[in-house]
Amino acid sequence: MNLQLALDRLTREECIQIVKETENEIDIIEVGTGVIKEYGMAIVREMRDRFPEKKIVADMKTCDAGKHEAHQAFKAGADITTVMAFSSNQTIIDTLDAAKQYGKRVMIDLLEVHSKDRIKELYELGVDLVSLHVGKDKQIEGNFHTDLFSLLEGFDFEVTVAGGINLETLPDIVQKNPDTVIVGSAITKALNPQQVASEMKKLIS
Ligand SMILES: O=C(CO)[C@H](O)[C@H](O)COP(=O)(O)O
Repeated sequence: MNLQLALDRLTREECIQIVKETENEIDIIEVGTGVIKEYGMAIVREMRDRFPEKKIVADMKTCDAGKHEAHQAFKAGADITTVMAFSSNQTIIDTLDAAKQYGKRVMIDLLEVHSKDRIKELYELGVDLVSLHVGKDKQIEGNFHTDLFSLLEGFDFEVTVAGGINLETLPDIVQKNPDTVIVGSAITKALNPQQVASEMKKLIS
């Protein structure tokens, strides 16, 4: 099980500093949507250059112009780009095609998707990597809960999970055996990010 560190609502300097501190504990660096909006693709290129050994996710949250945005992410050095599950099928197809060209991957963000019919469609379109995700704003009602795994029952996806995951909620999530656990605030806002990342890594290993 991988630990993916999500860099959200941080300055460029903070992103670099937190990754340096947690480098030995994390498997994947996620450059957050807001960080990309602030700094553009340059921040993805910079993380690629500074951390050449790490897998990088550009959390583009693409919902249209899929081909263009996927090319942007992959050209900047991302290994994975994110696309919203509610996007048109053409957007999904175009981003999957772009990923194939670069030998990279697309992660479909299932934020606010609750229908198994849509999951089936995505599967049939060739999607193989999805993210069960409770958004930042929705977390006011509760963080990621393991009930969400039922949406994917019967399908063979690589699964990531995200949404306010912390040291208290992680043990139950680990029982469900996702491929990757995405953690943002619980690490980036901690007094000691390295210590929290290290405890999390132990729990998932
Ligand atoms: O994609 C995101 C927000 O849309 C975040 O990266 C993801 O939810 C993880 O961050 P946190 O642990 O703070 O919720």
